[in-house]
Amino acid sequence: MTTTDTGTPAATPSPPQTPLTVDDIAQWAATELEPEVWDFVCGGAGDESTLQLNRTDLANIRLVPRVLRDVAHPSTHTTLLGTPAAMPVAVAPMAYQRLIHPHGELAVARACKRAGIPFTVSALTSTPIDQLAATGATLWAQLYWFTDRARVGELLTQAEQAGCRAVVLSVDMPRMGRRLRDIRNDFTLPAGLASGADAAGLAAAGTRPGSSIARHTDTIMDAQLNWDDIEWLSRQTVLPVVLKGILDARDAALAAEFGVDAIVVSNHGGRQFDGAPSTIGALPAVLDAVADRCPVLIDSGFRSGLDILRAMALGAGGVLLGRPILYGLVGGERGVELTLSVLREELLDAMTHTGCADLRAAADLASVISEGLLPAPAALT
Ligand SMILES: Cc1cc2nc3c(=O)[nH]c(=O)nc-3n(C[C@H](O)[C@H](O)[C@H](O)COP(=O)(O)O)c2cc1C
Ligand SMILES: CC(C)CC(=O)C(=O)O
Repeated sequence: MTTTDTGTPAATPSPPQTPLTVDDIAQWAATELEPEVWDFVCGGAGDESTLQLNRTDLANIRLVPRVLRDVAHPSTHTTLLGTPAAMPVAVAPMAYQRLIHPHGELAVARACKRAGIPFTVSALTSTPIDQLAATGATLWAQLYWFTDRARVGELLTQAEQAGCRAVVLSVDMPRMGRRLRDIRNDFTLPAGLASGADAAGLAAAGTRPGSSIARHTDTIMDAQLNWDDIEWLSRQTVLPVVLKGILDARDAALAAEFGVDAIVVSNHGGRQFDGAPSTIGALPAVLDAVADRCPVLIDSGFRSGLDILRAMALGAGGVLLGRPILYGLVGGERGVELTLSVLREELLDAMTHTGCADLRAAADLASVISEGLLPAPAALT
């Protein structure tokens, strides 16, 4: 790891051979990162059953190819929260990206700008949002419901001043998930990633066994967050409000009734509640409940262009990418570009073979859960 580096390109590693898949990039990242940083990034909560289920449920979805549909020039372009995007993907909010590479969020934002996709800036970014805005990337700003409400207000002001196109409130962090790897590793963030009160809090939390990042996180999150606060938030900002971390169809229906501008079906990549369903499993009921009242995005477990097409076929409006971006980030901006180009190539391949000249056609694909070769449930066709 090169966290003390001042940012010269020479410090940025290159993959041993050209990676063909996100899994190849992940293997490379595993060799480059310190073991406890790797564990923090790739790990999940509890026995990691939700983390694994995200993957197996995606892999179990078959897409039935359509033929004779002129796929000579497939287009992956779409619109995400009202902004044109070159692919139906955005980068998910992820904290403290300078943990992975000295250029951190800046490298990711630049890669997003080049790839033409939005970047969601974490409420716990290790790079100030105005610096990220200077890259020209489309930015969405993520919020956590901090007990220090003034900080939420500051984040909103900064987001608006930085030209962000949306605020994404993550609603699945009443406390940090029990991430056993971090607890066993006595995981502590290196100094210099956080600023202000956060830096002080992290330093104070870092002196005892267990996960100091979890200890600190639990002191700053307000578990009293409820629907009244969503109304407050909508009144505080002119930006579209997105709720991230919805899994239950009833919550999705409530979100639509409250007039939120989009939801993200997410289990936080299996990092919060181990025991939650996979997001791809939760998606059909959520879509039914929302009934087109707002876009429904999804994340957690997406590792290939085929996975992205699976979500689009089931009716998602787009996919947020988490860990694949951080795996690429070990190689700085170029590494993130590599991840995005692998995913784009795979998406084009999957679209071509399934007869999708564009993403509207993807929504018409028949999807089948392959296990046991049962007929597709009505909700999935
Ligand atoms: C290292 C790491 C840090 C994360 N930090 C945040 C965060 O600050 N805010 C947030 O809402 N979600 C955070 N997430 C969750 C992601 O936004 C996203 O929901 C999840 O990573 C998607 O799953 P995937 O990694 O399998 O793609 C983080 C995830 C990782 C791996
Ligand atoms: C520091 C954490 C709160 C960031 C996060 O959301 C995560 O690690 O999943």
